[in-house]
Amino acid sequence: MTSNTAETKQAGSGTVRLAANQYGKAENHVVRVYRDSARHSIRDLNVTSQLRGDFELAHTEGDNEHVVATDTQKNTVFAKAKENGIESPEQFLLGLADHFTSNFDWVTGGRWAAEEYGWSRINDHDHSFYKSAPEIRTAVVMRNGDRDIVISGFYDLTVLKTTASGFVGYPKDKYTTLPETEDRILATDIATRWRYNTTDIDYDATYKRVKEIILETFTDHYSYALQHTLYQMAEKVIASVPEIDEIKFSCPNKHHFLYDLERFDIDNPNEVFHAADRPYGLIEATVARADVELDERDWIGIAGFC
Ligand SMILES: O=c1[nH]c(=O)c2[nH]c(=O)[nH]c2[nH]1
Repeated sequence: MTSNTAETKQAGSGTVRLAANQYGKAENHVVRVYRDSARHSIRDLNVTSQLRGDFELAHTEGDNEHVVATDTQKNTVFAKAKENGIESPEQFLLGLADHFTSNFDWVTGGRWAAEEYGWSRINDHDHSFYKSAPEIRTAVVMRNGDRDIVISGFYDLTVLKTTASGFVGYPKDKYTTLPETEDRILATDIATRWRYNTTDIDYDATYKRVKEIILETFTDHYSYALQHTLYQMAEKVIASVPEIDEIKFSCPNKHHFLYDLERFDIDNPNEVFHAADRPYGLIEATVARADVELDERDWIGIAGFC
């Protein structure tokens, strides 16, 4: 029988080595009810926990001594929902990061992510709710040693304005058919993520504020293009929230084409549109505080943004 240590294996094969790895339990859907009084409240989160650290022998040798089971990670999510409560998705994920990195020496970090679904009271009822948030809130905590990165956001916030948007001045070549317009519908599903430069923050209040700024900005200017609108949203968020250094947007341009009613001798002064679902423009941008160095590694694992 040959020796079965990691060194022997590495020395023996020499052709490969273990590089990046992480593992855990994905999509633990936890609903936390607060029922300390007759007026209940809820938080509804879908949580993914993944650990990083020294898991070399699990991969190279089949030695599970360091492998905190994904089943244990799942149970921890539910236990912490009771023990810590869910003050905010970000705070909850930071609590998971603390738990795993302080209880297992070889866990040096990880990635904890959540989506949150928003509920409101039905007619201000004490314990009956309806799913009310149009958007899905997102949060990611990445811990690497003593460095934490917290990235928050949302997706699927659909907005539309019926005027104060146009698209002119673009280059025309032999393939260009799009007519210029100074009065069109602008519609998109906003997906955004922003990176905090601190963990000392009221995440729920800041989330609310960022969403308000984004919505307000959508309304408050004449849009020369979706690019122009996204940039202004980003600029206002960064100007208003000193704890945010960087924000990304990924937004479809949901085209609304004026329907041709002339064929039926009917006038159509920007009143009847065909809402086409595809293809769609796809406009993405990252906007950062001017004097802050960016590190693309902060965004590893966050798909769908540039
Ligand atoms: O806001 C827009 N940005 C574009 O880049 C573009 N391209 C296009 O055909 N329509 C639009 N609208």
